[in-house]
Amino acid sequence: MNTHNSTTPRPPTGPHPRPQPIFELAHAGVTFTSRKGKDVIAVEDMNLTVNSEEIVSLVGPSGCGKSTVLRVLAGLQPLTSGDVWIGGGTRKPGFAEVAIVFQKPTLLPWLTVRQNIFYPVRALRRRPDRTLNERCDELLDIVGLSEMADRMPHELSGGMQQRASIARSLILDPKILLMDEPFGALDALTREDLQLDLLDLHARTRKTILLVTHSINEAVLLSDRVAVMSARPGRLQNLIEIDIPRPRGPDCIADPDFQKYAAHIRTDIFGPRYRKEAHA
Ligand SMILES: Nc1ncnc2c1ncn2[C@@H]1O[C@H](COP(=O)(O)OP(=O)(O)OP(=O)(O)O)[C@@H](O)[C@H]1O
Repeated sequence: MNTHNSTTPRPPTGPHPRPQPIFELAHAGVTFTSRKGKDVIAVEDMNLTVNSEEIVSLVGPSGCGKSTVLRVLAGLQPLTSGDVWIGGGTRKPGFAEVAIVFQKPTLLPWLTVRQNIFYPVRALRRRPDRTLNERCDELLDIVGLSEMADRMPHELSGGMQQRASIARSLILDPKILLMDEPFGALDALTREDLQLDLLDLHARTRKTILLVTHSINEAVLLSDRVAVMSARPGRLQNLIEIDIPRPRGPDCIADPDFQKYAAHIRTDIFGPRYRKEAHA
């Protein structure tokens, strides 16, 4: 039984209460027109509601529209049909509410780590006041880069650069963090390390995270729910609730439930071919 009420502070880890929707795609569609004038339907009739503080992963075959969905939520790509709601109201996507992290770190090479993290503040011509300075220090601590704050990007490993990018995405305190295959360019060990860091970051900040990934294990390890998209034109094929208690760690992968969820998602993506091969 849930014994927490509205006046009881929530523990930093543990099961999530059922929270409020923070964004929603309703019958969302994106059609691109190629240079030859041909229509490419990237996303069609996509429906997805994500709740505050959730981690939801988007998985599906290459080209099914995962990045397009992220770009719509970031305000970088308009819908050609349907609607998107952010922040529980009818506001359109905007930078104050969402931040995006890409596969490549994209740090500015002439700025230190701290200056890079502050870059969105400067770009918006906001004064770096005490709150922002404290947030910057806290973010450096969360991503484990306090000692590297005054280093230049070329002095950092790939994993450290991506950690700095994640800290930069949070400096303006967005409600939603969109991550497009954020660990895809890293070696396997660094990737595992950053997955655990993301779990820790989420436990400390409670940001809503929508993550595009090609790794089914990564999706199961990190997510509250995994949204499986169908092949192009992409639409929601299945939404799987990952009922594995938090805090989660590397040991989760050996859990029979973890394997069951991963097999379920794999079958959703690969269909009969996977089932045949799995039982061969
Ligand atoms: N600007 C564009 N103009 C034309 N077609 C586009 C454009 N952007 C994406 N597409 C097409 O839309 C479809 C969806 O692309 P998207 O990058 O969203 O897929 P994805 O699922 O993220 O792919 P991947 O897993 O390979 O990264 C693809 O067929 C792609 O070629």
